[in-house]
Amino acid sequence: MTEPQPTLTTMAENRQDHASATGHRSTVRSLLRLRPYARAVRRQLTVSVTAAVLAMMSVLAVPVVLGRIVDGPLAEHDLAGLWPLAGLLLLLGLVEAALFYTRRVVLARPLAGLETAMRGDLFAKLQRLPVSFHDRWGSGQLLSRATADMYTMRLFLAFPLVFLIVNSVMFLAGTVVMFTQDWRLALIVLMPAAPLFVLTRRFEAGYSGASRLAQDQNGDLATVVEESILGIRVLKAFGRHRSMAERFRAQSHLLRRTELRKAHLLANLWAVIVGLPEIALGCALAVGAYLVAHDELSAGTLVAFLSTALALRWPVESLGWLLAYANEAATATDRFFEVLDEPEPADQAEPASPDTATATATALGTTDGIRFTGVRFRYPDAPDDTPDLLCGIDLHIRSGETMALVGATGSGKTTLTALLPRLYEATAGTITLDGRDIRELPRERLRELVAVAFEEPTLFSATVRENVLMGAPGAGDDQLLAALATAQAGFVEKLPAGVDTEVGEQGLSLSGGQRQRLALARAVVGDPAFLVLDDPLSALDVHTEALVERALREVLGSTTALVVAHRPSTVLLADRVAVLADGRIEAVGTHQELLHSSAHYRELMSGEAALVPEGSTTR
Ligand SMILES: Nc1ncnc2c1ncn2[C@@H]1O[C@H](COP(=O)(O)OP(=O)(O)OP(=O)(O)O)[C@@H](O)[C@H]1O
Repeated sequence: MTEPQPTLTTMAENRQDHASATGHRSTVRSLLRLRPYARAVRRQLTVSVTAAVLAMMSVLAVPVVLGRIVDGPLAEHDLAGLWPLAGLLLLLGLVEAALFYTRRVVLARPLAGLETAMRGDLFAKLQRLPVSFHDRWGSGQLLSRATADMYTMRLFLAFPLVFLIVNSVMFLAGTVVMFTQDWRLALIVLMPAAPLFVLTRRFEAGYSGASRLAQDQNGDLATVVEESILGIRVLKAFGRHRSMAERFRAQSHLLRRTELRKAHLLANLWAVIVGLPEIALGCALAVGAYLVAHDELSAGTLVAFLSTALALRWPVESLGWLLAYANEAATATDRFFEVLDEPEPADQAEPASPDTATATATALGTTDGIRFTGVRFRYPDAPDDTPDLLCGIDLHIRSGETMALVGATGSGKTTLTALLPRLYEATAGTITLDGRDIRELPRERLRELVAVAFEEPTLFSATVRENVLMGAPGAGDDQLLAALATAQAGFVEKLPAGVDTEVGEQGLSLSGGQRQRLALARAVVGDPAFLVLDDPLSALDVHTEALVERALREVLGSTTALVVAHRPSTVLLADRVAVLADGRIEAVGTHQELLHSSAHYRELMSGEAALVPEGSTTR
């Protein structure tokens, strides 16, 4: 059977190209970045390493005692002299077991706490990063960083780190012991050290690339799984589950190929790491036997020497997986800090110019409404040869006024509304709320002032109450019920536990119109000073839409609102209408005025605009 050859070009491979172009990373330097976190468990790490070193000492003491037994009681047939030495061997075994237990138990709890702290930092960072960051990163990539990578880092601190230290100490101590026993045999046993050193350096270079690729591919695979679960209805409805399964298979095949490459590299290293010392040990045994036969070495010393050399097999053989694990952990650390190092947008920017500062200062406390002045915007990932999406928006929404925003599909209406709560930063120009530049307001305060209901209503796995009160955490039941009434969300009363009903993952158990009404209730519950509604009634039937409109009119009477509208019924909620075309506000006026003065507006309202290509205008 021929293996499928996936044609999928993954983000992981692209990133890998980038990684190799920027040079080989240092495992040690990457791991050292864990220092601030490891500092919290420094004491327990020290105890754990000390326990492991003492356990190792007791292991190395065994051959010495064995040598004594062979050269002493056994050679002299002195049974009485044997018992104390046998008792000492038993004691050494017990001490080793106790120290082994101490090493494990002392680290378990603090490391679990450390993992929780790291995951907490990552989550908090993800919350602070701007929407543009989340546009760029696949959710599976972030998910794998918060789960698999965290686990890898914790495990590294628990075992490989401890053993890298302990095994190095054990190797050095064992080498000293072997030299004291017989320097000639010690030199023979140590002969493979130089080739092993060169080989492990090479291995590290190859393995770190493969390990990075595998972890990134894991993230991409998580994205495919997540998308296919979230989009299961669409996939089933269009009978696309097979093609999704094919995508999953191709992605997991890529991961499998990378994992096999890692296993292959590790197997090669292992073969040499195990093989070379075995050959050296065989040589030492032959030379040792020759020396004993020629009375140049006692049999006891040879037994002690060989036992010491055998005790050192584990530290040497474990080198392969310790290096592999250190590499995985370094990759996980790189991936973790890639997110943590992402620059966060400054909370409060300086006023754009001294003039703005003065205007802001004098305008504080006024009721100027919302003002866009020369606002420009382009998405960071937009192709270079495309013009700005918004190229000089000038719009004034008076205090207490409701302004409808209309425009052809893709003209940038949603994007313009997203600038108000600073989900994206305008690339030029200023936006003011009651005369105050939004960049001067702390984001938290800005988002208290500006409430938003998106076209695609997102609900969280929580109760109706929790979902709605996200819009005003301190609000009480009266406000909750009033907001539900405004949004005509009477269906909530019929839910099994009323407002305390869990609405399931992303509110999937509710209909589109029901979700939209809860999202609307969330937007109005805090009685916000400024309201942004992105086509808030699109999923409602005509009857419910009329009821919501009537109730909304009351809410909109006391706030300054920008409402993205596609239908005349939504436009009629507004005092005035702004027409967005070619990245500018083409016309502003009442519905009636625009029907007379703007052919483009007439087309948009009559539905003819649907026939007009995106981005173009017909006047
Ligand atoms: N995150 C993004 N990154 C890059 N381009 C984007 C992003 N979001 C939207 N766009 C592009 O910006 C343009 C305007 O999108 P926007 O959603 O603002 O239009 P709209 O007027 O609200 O459309 P509609 O009426 O269909 O909702 C579209 O061409 C879209 O492809």
